[in-house]
Amino acid sequence: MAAETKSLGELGLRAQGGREAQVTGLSVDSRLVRPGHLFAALPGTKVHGAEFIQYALRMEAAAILTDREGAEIAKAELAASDAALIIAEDPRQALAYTAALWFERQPEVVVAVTGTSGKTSVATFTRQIWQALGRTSANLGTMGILGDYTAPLAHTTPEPITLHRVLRDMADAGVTHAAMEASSHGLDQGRLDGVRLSAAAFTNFSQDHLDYHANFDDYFAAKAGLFARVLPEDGTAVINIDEPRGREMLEIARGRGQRLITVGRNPAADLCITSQRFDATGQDLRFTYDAKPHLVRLALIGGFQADNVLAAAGLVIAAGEAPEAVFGALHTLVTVRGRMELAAKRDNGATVFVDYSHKPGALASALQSLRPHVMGRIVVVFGAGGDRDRLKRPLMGEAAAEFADVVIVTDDNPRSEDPGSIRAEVMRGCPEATEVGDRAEAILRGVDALQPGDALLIAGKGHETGQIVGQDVYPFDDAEQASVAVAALDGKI
Ligand SMILES: CC(=O)N[C@H]1[C@@H](OP(=O)(O)OP(=O)(O)OC[C@H]2O[C@@H](n3ccc(=O)[nH]c3=O)[C@H](O)[C@@H]2O)O[C@H](CO)[C@@H](O)[C@@H]1O[C@H](C)C(=O)N[C@@H](C)C(=O)N[C@H](CCC(=O)O)C(=O)O
Ligand SMILES: Nc1ncnc2c1ncn2[C@@H]1O[C@H](COP(=O)(O)OP(=O)(O)OP(=O)(O)O)[C@@H](O)[C@H]1O
Ligand SMILES: N[C@H](CCC[C@H](N)C(=O)O)C(=O)O
Ligand SMILES: [Mg+2]
Repeated sequence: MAAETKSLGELGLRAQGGREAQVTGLSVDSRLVRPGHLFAALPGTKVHGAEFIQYALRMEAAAILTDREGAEIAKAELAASDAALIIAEDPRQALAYTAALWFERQPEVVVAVTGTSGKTSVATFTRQIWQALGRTSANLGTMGILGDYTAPLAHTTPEPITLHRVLRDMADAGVTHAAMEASSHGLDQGRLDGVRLSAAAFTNFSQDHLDYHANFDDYFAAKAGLFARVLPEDGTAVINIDEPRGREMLEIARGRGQRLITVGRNPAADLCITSQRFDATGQDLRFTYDAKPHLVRLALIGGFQADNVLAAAGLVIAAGEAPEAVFGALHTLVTVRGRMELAAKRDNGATVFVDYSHKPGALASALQSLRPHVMGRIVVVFGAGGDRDRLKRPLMGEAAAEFADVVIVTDDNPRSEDPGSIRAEVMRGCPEATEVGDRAEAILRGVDALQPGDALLIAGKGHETGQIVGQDVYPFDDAEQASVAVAALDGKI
């Protein structure tokens, strides 16, 4: 079979001097360039991709997409080559549009969700609702692609070439409905600008990623890009209006003329949570839609899961399903892996949950939301990741001290940093805590502390299956360690 090629015109690109080229593929990394490729030389955080144009040309790239700065950096090499040169104001966005045209197909319905917490949960519940309604669907994000099509992913929101390749593969495999996570990095770098969205949701906003975004406002602006730029005017915005900055998001969506579905406990919300009753295995949720009351049983732990479920319901309704059918499917939803997941139970009835809260706001809300399900004390085991936002460490400590009864600080992917120093920074926020570096031992100690009616929350790693120390990844699974600890302490092994 002849390799597929497309002209620059077919890819929506215009080269300097009107030069044409037949492109055989796209790459963003010079090391992956093959003859005939279009190489996107993007301005980076460490280096400008234009530094690598010489290598791309040596590999016989047919076209180079870059910005003015990039064209200047590689001026000499470009002048000596007959590759087409495309200069774009925003080459990342240009690459996103190009990738969409290159791969052509996307599932019929694609929705996206952004917010500091809840993206994976909302995307997963959205997919679960679609599946319950008989749609072939998948969700795409932190845990890879799950549902009626599965594949691993290295990033929550992959760069455009990978993203559009997997969207095409999903569509070809028969997936008609997809829900994707829009990370703030992904939005900031325009990774999903070429995706045709029917609807988008905003969950909440709190501290995260200040190692990447210059400040809080920049971080918010990145998220706002989903409504200000990516979601088209005829799309629907699903917005949590309990979130203080939800109002701002609402104004942005309204300004674009998008249809709105608001979610929250605020009586003005379209999908409005009116009451929740918690017990050991889940919650009964009362909510209204268009002022009509509904009652559903959710086998989910944590009050915030109701927010996530209703955001998912909003997305599914926005994408065209009948509201009554959507509400009828909610009782079928199952816990998202590593999100307030019941991992083990002691003989004395005490429970152990694994949760992916690895930021101050998420840790606080995980602990607060566990409280009404628990009669006794809450023990928490957690740490903070190395080579990530350092500002969040003492804040996570404070959240643990405020909302748990017993606090154990341990390691969570120290990466290249000294684990003891990370723990010390966390402990600044919770000086009374016990420090146990080894995570397995910390979990064992946490489980050992459980009296009847108590619960242990093991926070930070959720679905992860490894502990990253230096360059090494050691197999480690919080849920598995919890079972092992319970079995050992209850005399089963
Ligand atoms: C911080 C960040 O987001 N970096 C992304 C960014 O790379 P960069 O600008 O830092 O790259 P750089 O090293 O300065 O290099 C500049 C350019 O030269 C190219 N290059 C580099 C070397 C070479 O030999 N040849 C070559 O062509 C690079 O591909 C790049 O395009 O642009 C690259 C191309 O689009 C991305 O692959 C890269 O994501 C990296 C891999 C990454 O780890 N990103 C993480 C932080 C991320 O995106 N995480 C979010 C969510 C996290 C969360 O919610 O917790 C995610 O969506 O996963
Ligand atoms: N709506 C919510 N409000 C507050 N906290 C939440 C909410 N949803 C989830 N959380 C907390 O955040 C953690 C991560 O949830 P989830 O994986 O759904 O979010 P995410 O936005 O995808 O996170 P990440 O950016 O790390 O991928 C959960 O384990 C839970 O503790
Ligand atoms: N996507 C996030 C996950 C962090 C999870 C936590 N376990 C850690 O390693 O800090 C990151 O890479 O920053
Ligand atoms: Mg996620």
